[in-house]
Amino acid sequence: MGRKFFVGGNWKCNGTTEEVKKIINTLNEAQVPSQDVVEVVVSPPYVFLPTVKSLLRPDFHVAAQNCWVKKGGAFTGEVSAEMLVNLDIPWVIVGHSERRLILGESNEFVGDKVAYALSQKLKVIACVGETLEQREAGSTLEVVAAQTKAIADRVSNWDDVVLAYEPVWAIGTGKVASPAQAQEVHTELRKWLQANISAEVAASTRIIYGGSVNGANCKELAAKPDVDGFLVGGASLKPEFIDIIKSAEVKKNA
Ligand SMILES: O=C(CO)COP(=O)(O)O
Repeated sequence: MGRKFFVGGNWKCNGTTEEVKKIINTLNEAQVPSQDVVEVVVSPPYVFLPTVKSLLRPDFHVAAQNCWVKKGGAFTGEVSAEMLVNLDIPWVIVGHSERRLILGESNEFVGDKVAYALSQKLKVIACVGETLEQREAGSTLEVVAAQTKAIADRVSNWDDVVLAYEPVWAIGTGKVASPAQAQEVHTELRKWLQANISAEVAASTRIIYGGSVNGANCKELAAKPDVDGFLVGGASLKPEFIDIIKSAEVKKNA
């Protein structure tokens, strides 16, 4: 089964109204491969979601960067999955390492969030990844498997899940994983899905890479057979995001 290349832009906690409009203009004017070749999703901070949704070209989609773990209510400062659905936001990022590590979200909490978001018909970009300490201790595969298991324990339908492998040591550091390092973990994650869920889910689930992806390194990473796209941080705020979207062509010609 073909896995359509996926490029997500995670803007994190960045931007002013003016900057957001500038980024959208750049995206709207760009010549990129068609929707049959690449799925593009940009993820601004909550407050800019309506602006981005209304101004962004219709072939690109919008994601929130997080949502509450269950139905909304008395949870000060949170935004519920229902609200995202109400705004017609189709995607949400869940379990980013910045939330796991800085805000203390556990594997179980992330798994619950993924399950609730899916139950509300949101599509989910679920993030996993090891710290430098864990990599150096040789526990990378164990860590990402445990993170994936907490999601798999709570989710039965993987159609609307994209799995993002984002090694923490590569995020915002300029230290990109080598194509071989990314491929190794993606292969293992796919094997894990095959062994623990099904061959179909393993074959159809997109596993994307995140961590210091830029216009210069994206093609080499995209050429790896189990790299199905990217989740881009810093470079998604810059015009080079267009080059990253275009790296989908590498796959098409593979
Ligand atoms: O965390 C990331 C995307 O979610 C990656 O961030 P950078 O591309 O800035 O390293």
